[in-house]
Amino acid sequence: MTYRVAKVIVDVPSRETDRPFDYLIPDEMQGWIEIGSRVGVPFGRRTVQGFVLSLHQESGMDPRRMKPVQELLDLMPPLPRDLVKLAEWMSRKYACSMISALQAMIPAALKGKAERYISVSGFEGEDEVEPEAEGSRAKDLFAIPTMLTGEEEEIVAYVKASGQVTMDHLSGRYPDRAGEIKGLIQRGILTESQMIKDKVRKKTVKTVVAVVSGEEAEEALKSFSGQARRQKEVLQFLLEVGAPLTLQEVLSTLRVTAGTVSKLTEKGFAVIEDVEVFRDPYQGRRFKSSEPLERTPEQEVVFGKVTEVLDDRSYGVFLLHGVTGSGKTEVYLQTIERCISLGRQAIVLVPEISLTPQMVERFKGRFGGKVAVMHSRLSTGERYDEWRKIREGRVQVAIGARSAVFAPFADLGLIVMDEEHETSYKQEETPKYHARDVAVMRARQHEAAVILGSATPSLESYHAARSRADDDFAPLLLEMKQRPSGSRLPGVHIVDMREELRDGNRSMFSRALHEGISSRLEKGEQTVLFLNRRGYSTFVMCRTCGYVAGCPECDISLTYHQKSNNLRCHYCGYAVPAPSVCPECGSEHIRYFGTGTQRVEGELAKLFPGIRVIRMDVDTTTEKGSHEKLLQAFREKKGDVLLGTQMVAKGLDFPDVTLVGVIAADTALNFPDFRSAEKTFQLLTQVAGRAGRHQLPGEVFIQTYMPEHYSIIHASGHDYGSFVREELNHRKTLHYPPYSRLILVTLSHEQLPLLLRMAENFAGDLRAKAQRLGWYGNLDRFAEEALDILGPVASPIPRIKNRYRFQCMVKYRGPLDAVQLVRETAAATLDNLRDASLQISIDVDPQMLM
Ligand SMILES: Nc1ncnc2c1ncn2[C@@H]1O[C@H](COP(=O)(O)OP(=O)(O)OP(=O)(O)O)[C@@H](O)[C@H]1O
Ligand SMILES: [Zn+2]
Ligand SMILES: [Zn+2]
Repeated sequence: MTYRVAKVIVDVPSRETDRPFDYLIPDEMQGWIEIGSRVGVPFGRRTVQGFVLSLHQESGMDPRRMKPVQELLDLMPPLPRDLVKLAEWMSRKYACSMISALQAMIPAALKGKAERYISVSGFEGEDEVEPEAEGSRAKDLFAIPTMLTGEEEEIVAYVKASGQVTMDHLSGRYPDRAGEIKGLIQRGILTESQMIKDKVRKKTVKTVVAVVSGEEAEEALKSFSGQARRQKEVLQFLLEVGAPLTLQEVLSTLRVTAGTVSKLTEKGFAVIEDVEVFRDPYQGRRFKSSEPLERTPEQEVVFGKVTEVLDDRSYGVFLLHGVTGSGKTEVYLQTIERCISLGRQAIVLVPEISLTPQMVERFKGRFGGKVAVMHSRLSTGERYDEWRKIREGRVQVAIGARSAVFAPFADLGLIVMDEEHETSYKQEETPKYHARDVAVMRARQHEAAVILGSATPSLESYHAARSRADDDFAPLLLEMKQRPSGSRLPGVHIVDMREELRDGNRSMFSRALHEGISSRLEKGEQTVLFLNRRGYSTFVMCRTCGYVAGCPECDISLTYHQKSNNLRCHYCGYAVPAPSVCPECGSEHIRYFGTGTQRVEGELAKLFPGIRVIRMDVDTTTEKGSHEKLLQAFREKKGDVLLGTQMVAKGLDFPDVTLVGVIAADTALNFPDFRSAEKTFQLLTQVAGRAGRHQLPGEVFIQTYMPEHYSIIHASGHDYGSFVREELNHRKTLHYPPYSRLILVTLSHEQLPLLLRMAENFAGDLRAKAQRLGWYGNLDRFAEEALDILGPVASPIPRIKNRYRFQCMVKYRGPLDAVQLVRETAAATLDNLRDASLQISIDVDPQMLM
């Protein structure tokens, strides 16, 4: 079947271009171009990158008005068909453009940009001169070089010799001849064209191979004179090894120069070749290999259920609710092993890969070279190579954060999502997708299995599993309540900090926690101290007048950075040197309220002289690999205390940790977010799970000013069930998820009055539409289909980068397509105003209500 027309999604981010455009497929691309191919196409006066959405025999458009595809950028389409389909689904579900969905699926290295190239007209390199070009204008001109000045001639000769050069290169070589170059282009002697260029290329290394064999070798070696002793050594070495060696290896092993090797190649005894290699971020690292453990009875049940679906090649989602340390990871490893043995591939999603080095170690240890790691801290090139290993079928397992859910495996069998309740699975930028929903969708496409694992499942997943009868796609709940090590869950004590204060203890450590740390120091056991990052910002405040340093562009306080001693805005990047006197009242009593962790560290040093503290927070973990190093140091017992924020809560498994302290448990509870209680419960449960995981029993102290709060009480009792029951009741009364769904619409503009009017128009419009459809106001009436609109109100951060922000919250229930309704209404609002600076952002199922 020959296709003449390709529908292409172009990489031009605007509302008007969010649709496929038709292009002709040139003959030479027949058979090569596929759905998912990346192409360069002319668009207006530019060349842009695009993706082929579909192929057709004809188009509704007049073929004479259609332009041809200019370039095919890869031999193998970067996007398999299922991902192209998935992008269409994402664009509907999350109200995002097709191009943003497609871009989210490929590595940054493939986000090519057009580059301008110059060539001599009619010549595209020596051997590509077409006979038809004979007698063309360019040829004629060329035949009469006198028409060119000497300088022009030099430029033309250079371009001709190079075949093709980039505009940047040419102007760099002839910096003061812009006029001549432009003139040559205008007169048609030089041609300017645009081509897409990738940010990163495949990496190659220079490799040396001997090209003489057996008997020849003897002769060859004899032929070297005394002076060529080094060359002889190299050849001997190459013959001995009998396999290609990298040039680098040869040079460093024999301590010869590159000149020696190239003499050898000149004589024809060896050749140097560029060989394509994969950049390996874990090169040289050894991972302790591990064998599958004998499954506990609980693990056996879970394993059985999942492998049944795998063996059937059918679709199935499992919610694995297992207490901390119950052996969930071992279940992931064993089900993945089965998946691989069936010839299929698996994806492992973790909340933030740089925070989970232990997880990577366990997967590399079990599956070795079969694993690709999609790490946010890899270079663009390294990430591209890991991705290529997946696309080319060289690995069977991909492990990574959120975006690894798009790993382009051909026959996906299993997706594991560890800590499925984590909010980092939701992307906060466009496309604002949730990896959990994407995982489920991919599993449906591939008839694959999904395991959502957590000690504290999200209420959404848990509720869905409980109401499975209503929904075939809902997850099946599987539980693991025991720890295989036989160790008990640690005893948790709630410490009322108000009481401490009443008794005259003004320290940030309660007497009980103080006592606990002392005794661990004596026994040589370890302590983990946890501080909730939220609520402990590092702002600068004047103690005399109360002035707080804020960003002039955004309504938010600036954050102090110790290393650079300046104040920065986390939203727009604005930075100023930290003041030494108050800019308002001139007082010297202006000081920064250091990160919580720094303050705790200071206090520890005061209370326990000589204590060794390993601090893990944003300041100590900026460098690549720093997490691993800090954790390794703690494992080797080079520290008595591991002190940190959220980072220490995840996945750590140290045998000598017997005490966990939470400095202030309630800092997150006062946040204006309906998930505050849930997040607090999850965090406390996670942190508490770090203690006493092995032989030694563990103990946990939770310090709080709200000891009666149900999230704290139930976390201390390791009682997920009771917490969920109570929390679900609240959610039901207030119509919050999982009993309704949310869409957060944020409008922004520089002018406040205009913005306010537009926000009101938008909300009014939406309300009217919902009313006509009979949905509006039914939330309280328990109708099956209901929709409500709250707002507009000023956003919690009312101004960012000098743009004011207003938001509306849409709550809805039932099978109605609220996303489409909101999207249409937003489009109408934008069309009516015709003011390009009004922005409307739509966040479906928002996690952050800022
Ligand atoms: N079947 C088993 N037999 C013996 N030991 C096991 C078994 N399964 C797991 N373990 C061990 O129990 C400990 C906890 O297991 P694992 O890390 O898999 O639990 P987890 O539920 O993923 O933990 P968390 O999510 O709390 O970090 C590990 O040290 C692991 O080696
Ligand atoms: Zn002041
Ligand atoms: Zn700012």
